[in-house]
Amino acid sequence: MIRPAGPTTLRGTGLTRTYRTRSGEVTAVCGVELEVREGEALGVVGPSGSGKSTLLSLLLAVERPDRGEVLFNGAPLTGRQQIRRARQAVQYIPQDPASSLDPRRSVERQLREPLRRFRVPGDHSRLVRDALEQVGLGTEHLDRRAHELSGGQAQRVAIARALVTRPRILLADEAVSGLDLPLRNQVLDLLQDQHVRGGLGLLFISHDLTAVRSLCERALVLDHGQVVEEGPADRLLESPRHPTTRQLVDAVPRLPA
Ligand SMILES: Nc1ncnc2c1ncn2[C@@H]1O[C@H](COP(=O)(O)OP(=O)(O)OP(=O)(O)O)[C@@H](O)[C@H]1O
Repeated sequence: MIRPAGPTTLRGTGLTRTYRTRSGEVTAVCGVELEVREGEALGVVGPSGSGKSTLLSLLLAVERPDRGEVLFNGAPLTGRQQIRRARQAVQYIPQDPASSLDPRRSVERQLREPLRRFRVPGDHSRLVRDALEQVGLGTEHLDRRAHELSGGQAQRVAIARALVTRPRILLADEAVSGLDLPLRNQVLDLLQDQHVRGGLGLLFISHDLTAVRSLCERALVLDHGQVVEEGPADRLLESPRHPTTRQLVDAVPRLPA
């Protein structure tokens, strides 16, 4: 990959996306401004239906905005070549990553696939082994198929698949929701390690404000497609200003004293 002179950036400006439904129109995302940079971690929180997944689809160029644009390293994210370049540098961990694995294919084949698709130069066997090691799995897992992995191992393989092309920015959609506490903490530690030691940029989408705080320096709160509050993640959790942020904070489970 030809590296840009500065840090890799992904920016959304004035992003708006409206869906037509049988009962009318739904503006899922409305005028959203955000930027994710290599080395920085940005959290996006919001209640169900607030537009988080739609925002992600726009940033990944899976969907096109009705208004506004996505800029990858300052250039509009349109056209096949630019999208291909962005997809290698900006990878994605889907909601429920474990079930996104192909049950018929070995771990090795699943990790090689993005390398082939994005025509990543270099020794693919080595890149695959490195990615597995980054998520704390040994080469004995290479021949296994998804059904031969534990839930936690499958989750790690899905994250390794996102890391194998050596992205500079990772977009994670509810990557720890639905996980039991030890596994949730393991995945958060893994992402934090990639962020802090590897300088990976993160866009971490979650309704779990404590997870956001543990990973992200900054966060923004979405409600009905709009950014209603943004700032340092600590500040949002400790002194929320907008009623939606307050509701999200009140929903954080508290440990008994
Ligand atoms: N393809 C679509 N067609 C019609 N409406 C849609 C479509 N995708 C999303 N929406 C609507 O847009 C709004 C935002 O949805 P979105 O999935 O982006 O929210 P979300 O914050 O990710 O929700 P959740 O946390 O429940 O996953 C919702 O009202 C949803 O019903």
